[in-house]
This record gives sequence, structure tokens and C-alpha cells, in this order.
Amino acid sequence: MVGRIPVMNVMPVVDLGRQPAKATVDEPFPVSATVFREGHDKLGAEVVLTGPDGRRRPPVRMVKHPEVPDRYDAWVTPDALGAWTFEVQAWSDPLATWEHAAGLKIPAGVDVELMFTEGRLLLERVREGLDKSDRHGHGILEGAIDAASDTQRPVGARLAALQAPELVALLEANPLRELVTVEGPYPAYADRTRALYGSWYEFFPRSEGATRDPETGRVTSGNFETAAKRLDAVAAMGFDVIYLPPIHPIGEVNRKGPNNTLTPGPDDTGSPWAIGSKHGGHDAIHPDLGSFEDFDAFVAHARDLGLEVAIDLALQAAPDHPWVTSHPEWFTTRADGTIAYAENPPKKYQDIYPVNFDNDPIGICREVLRVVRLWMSHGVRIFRVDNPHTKPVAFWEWLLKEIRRTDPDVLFLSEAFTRPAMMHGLGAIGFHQSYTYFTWRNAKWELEEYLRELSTESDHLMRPNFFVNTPDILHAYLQYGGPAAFKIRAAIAATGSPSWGVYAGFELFEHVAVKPGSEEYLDSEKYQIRLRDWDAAEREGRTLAPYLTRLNEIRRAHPSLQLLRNVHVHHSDDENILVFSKRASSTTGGEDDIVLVVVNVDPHATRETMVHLDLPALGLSWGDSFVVHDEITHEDWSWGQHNYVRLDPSHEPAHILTVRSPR
Ligand SMILES: O=P(O)(O)O[C@H]1O[C@H](CO)[C@@H](O[C@H]2O[C@H](CO)[C@@H](O)[C@H](O)[C@H]2O)[C@H](O)[C@H]1O
Repeated sequence: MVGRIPVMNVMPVVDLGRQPAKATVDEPFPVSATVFREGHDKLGAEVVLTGPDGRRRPPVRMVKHPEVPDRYDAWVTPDALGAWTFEVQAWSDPLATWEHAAGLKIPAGVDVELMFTEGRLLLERVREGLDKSDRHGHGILEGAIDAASDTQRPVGARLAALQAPELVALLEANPLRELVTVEGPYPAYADRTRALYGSWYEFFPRSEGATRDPETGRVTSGNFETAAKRLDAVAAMGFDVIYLPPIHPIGEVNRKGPNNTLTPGPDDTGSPWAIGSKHGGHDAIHPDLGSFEDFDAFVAHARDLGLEVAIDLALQAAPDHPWVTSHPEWFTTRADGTIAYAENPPKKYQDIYPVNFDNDPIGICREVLRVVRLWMSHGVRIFRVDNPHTKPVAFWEWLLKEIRRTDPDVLFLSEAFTRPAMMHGLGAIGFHQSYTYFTWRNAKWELEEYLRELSTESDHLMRPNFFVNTPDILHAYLQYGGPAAFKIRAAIAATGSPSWGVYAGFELFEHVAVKPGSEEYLDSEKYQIRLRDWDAAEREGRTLAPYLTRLNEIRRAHPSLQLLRNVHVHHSDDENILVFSKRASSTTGGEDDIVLVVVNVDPHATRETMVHLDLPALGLSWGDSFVVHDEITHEDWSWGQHNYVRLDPSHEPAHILTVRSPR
């Protein structure tokens, strides 16, 4: 039944409260509710969080939404990892009701003494509940009670005493609550920070340190030892996570050749996602990459550099995967005895069989759990899950809850590029992070809409990771936008989303597609080892690495860039100048951290325009002027509400501005 004070449409509530809303340790998240009541009496509302330790945190007062009638909001912050709940409490607020009525009636001479008497009685109730040791508070109350009772004083002075700011503040801190209604509790789960914030780098270990024999042209694969050497450069660029595509033996049956051809030569390496061969399956390492000891050394070196290793979890099998003979029932055999290959239309994956989770769910669950725990025991705490949307959602819910039960620090990134319902659903049932449509959002209006959507509409369901490219996605924007396009996309990804990612080669401006109209790289690393001369690129200045490094430095220095729910889009007069800001309150009582991003999304032309800032969204007042510091060029400018910008993409397509010294 509805409570005495109705509290409705509480958010964030996921799947009627059956799933926890997304939260992260130390990340404020908004709770909102529609709260209303009969008649004209006033009400109050607050949010109470209860931590995984069962302790209730101090209530946080909800405030009226500035535009939506009867909607109330509060920002709350979980301070520990684990399962939280929150509830909304609403109550009848006799003090606010009295203040409102007194403000109208007393000056109008209506019920004057009656109003003062009622006010005094309410203040006496507050006094009863006030801590005895709060001498200052008692002093304020006594003064107000005297004013309410003292009929010798002028009415105006008595009323002013009851409206004094220090009394109002005291009453706000010590409200009188009647008819208290509790709505909830609703669940939220606070994950560790890396679920929300991190800079990802993807490389194929077989390419890192690979060599080509100058005489025969034969390529020798890199391995964990040679790839570990590349980690130093990845860490130096400021990345936090190194993600490896599958590292398991690659099928020999139906192996793919270069450029996705179906006629490989004897030396062709095949796609790492075609998992399994006579050398083993998901619990084995490709013999060219090394042994488990080598993998452990790779993970240890990464850890020493401050990098976490993420590996791929691709639940599919090459035709020569051991599962196909040991568990043929895990696949769908057709009427003619064959097994259909996997597809993600229009893509065809002729080198893999999809697993049929309905044939032996218990056996498959047990095996996947064993595989995941095996890699966890080798130091892997992050899994990038390949195509989760082609497997049953209930399976993922079970797996992720099972892992969270024992190892709540283990994170799963969903690689589902599909319909919103599935992407949101996978986030709702437990995926910690999700790939997004970012690579396909290049126009200013698209980015504005998408930033708003991800930060305010789907934030309780999924956390985005803005990859600028992947081995599957080389967007036309990068193919034809020149080096400026790479800078633009990196600047937006690194500032627009707390998690962003780069697939190796991006910093070398790799941009040639296999054919016009395709998003596949020419000579894609998915099907062959790619040799890159990182040192020559650096020597000759043909690399974006310094820019990526700077972006990651800025991200680390500015807490506002480590949050998702704080994006605010501002207006500019040019259809190609995107403007948004991010703001984080100081946790130490200092100044807010405010970053303003202004980007020319047209990689081909200089754009100049006026930028119009919503100053209250930056915590400033209309009319304020302040200094902005460009974190890229280190220039300073004096800004206010309306500002001129000129961005030449061949020079610097983006201002990343920090707001200093508001005047
Ligand atoms: O289907 P998606 O676009 O989400 O891509 C992911 O999964 C694919 C299948 O695992 C994977 O595709 C690559 O591996 C396949 C199996 O070896 C191969 O047939 C495809 O040609 C190759 O692109 C893709 O890389 C991964 O991101």
C-alpha cells in the first residue's frame, strides 16, 4: 500500500529492485523520488544508505528538483565495496508548514498570537530533542522561544527572530518529523574504482616483440617475455589496464588466413578467437606465447608497473577444441551431423562453433567457472567478455554472481554491440562495464545526446568504456580524418568517459581499411602478426603517444574526469564545437575540480565560435569571470559566460580547460 506520505518512482531501481543499481566506492550517485501529499502542509524527504556492514549512514536531505514538480533528489556516496541498500524517508514537516503559514499570516495580521504560540510549541519540541551538550543550539532556541512569547516586542521583530538564518539552519539540521513513511530498501552494489575509472590499452602479445627474418620473410611470433618489454611503454603512456585478446591455442581446422580469407597458408597464425586445438582449450596457453610461468611473470611485471591484466573470455570453440570431442553435447548438431559455425550477422565466424548453453547447462556452467577461476588464480582480475549477447543472460547472471560472492574485486567488461535492451540488461545483471556505440558517435549532436544518455539515463545500469578503436572497428572517421581525427577522438574519449581504451596502432595513426566501406583494418592483426617499429615512430615523431600520455596525466590529476554522472553539456554556436564540463566536489573541503572540454569535431577545418557556459552548472554565478588553464597547451585565458574559441584541428583540436580562481 502507498505510505502515509506517498513516495513513488524511486530511482535508481533496477528490474523492480531485483538487481542492484550500479554504484562505485566513493562515487556519488543520485537518488530521486516523487514525493507529495494531500492538502497544503509541507513535507521533507531524505535518503538513508545502509552499508555492507549493516550500518546506517547519516541521512542525506533530498532537495526539490528545480524543474520537475514534486520530484526530489539527493546525492549519496557509498564508502565501501559491497552490497548496499538505500531507502527514501518522507515525513510531514510541521516546522516548514508553520514557517510558510507564519510568513503569510503574521504580516497580514491574521491569527498573530495563535501563530506565535504554535511556533513556540514547535520550538520547544525541537529543544527537547536537542543534545544537552549543544549549548550554542540551546542558546539559539531559547532566544527564539523568548521572541515568540514576548508580546511586548513589536510583531515584526518577533517574526524576524523566528526567521533568522542561524535558527533556520538549526531547524534544518534538527527537523521535526511526523507521519514518517519509509520507501525501500532498494539495492545498490558498490564496486571497486576500476569498474568505473581506468585507461585501457589492448595489444596482441604475439605481435609484441615478433621478428621478421630479412632473408626468408618468415615472421616469428612474440611471446609473453617479449610482450612484457612493451608493457613499460604502455605504462609510461599512463594506461591502467592491459587487455589481451585470447591467449589460448588456436584451432587448426577451418583456420582463417590474412584479411579474413578462408584459405590460409601453412604459416598463417589464425584468429586468437578461434580457441582450442590439440594443444588445449580455454585452460591452456598458446605454445608460441609461452608457459603459465611466463604468463605469471608477465602479470607480475604488469603489476610492478601499475597495470592490471585483462584477458578475453570468449566462450566458443574451434572445431578441434578438446570440448568438441569430450563434450559434443555442448554444441548443436544439425540433422546432417554437422555443427553450424558461429555468426554475429552479418559477420561469419567459420572457424568457431557456438556453445549451446541449453544442452547441458550444469556441465557448461561448471566448466566455465573452472576456467574463470583458473585464470583468476594466475592474477587475472578483469575479463573482457566476447559477444556476451550471444549467450543466455541468465548464464551470465549466475556466473557473475558466483564470482562476486567470493571475489568481489573481479570485473567483467561486456563486449556487446547490440540493441540497447540487451546492453542494458547485461549491465543490470552484473557486467561491470560495457563497450558502447562511442566509435559510431562522431557528430557534435550525437556526442551530446550520447554523453547525456550514458551519464544520466543508463548510468544505473551500465558503465561505459569508450574505446577509440578496436581490432574490429576502424571507423571511417579515422580512415579519412587524418591525424587530427585521432586526437579528437582520443580527447573526447579520455574526458567524456571515466573509462576509455585504445587498441595498439592507434598512436601510429593506422587508418587503412581492408576495402572501401569496411571498418576492418587492412592486414588485420586478428589474422596475422603485425610488426610495428615503435622506436622509429618515436624517433621520427610519427606517434600520438605523447598526446595519449598527456591525456592520461590529466585524467589522473583531475577527479572530475574519473566520474561518469557529472557530465554537463554547454552550448556553442558552431555545429562542430562540442562543449561539456565535469565537476567534482573536493573531498577535503577545498575547491571543486572543474574541467571544461571544448572540441572541434571537424577534423578538416578550423572552426571559430562563441561558447556559452551554464555557469551555475560549474558552481559559479552568472556574471562571474575566472581563469581557465589549457592543460594541453598550458595557456591561460580569462573566461566568463560567453567566450570566443578558435580551434585549428591541424594544431590543437581540443581545449581541455581547468577552471581556476573564480573572481
Ligand atoms: O562479434 P563481434 O563483432 O562482437 O567480435 C568479437 O567476437 C568475434 C568472435 O569471437 C571476434 O571475431 C574474430 O574471431 C573470429 C573467430 O576466430 C573470426 O571468425 C572473426 O573473423 C574475427 O574477426 C571479434 O574479433 C571479437 O571482437
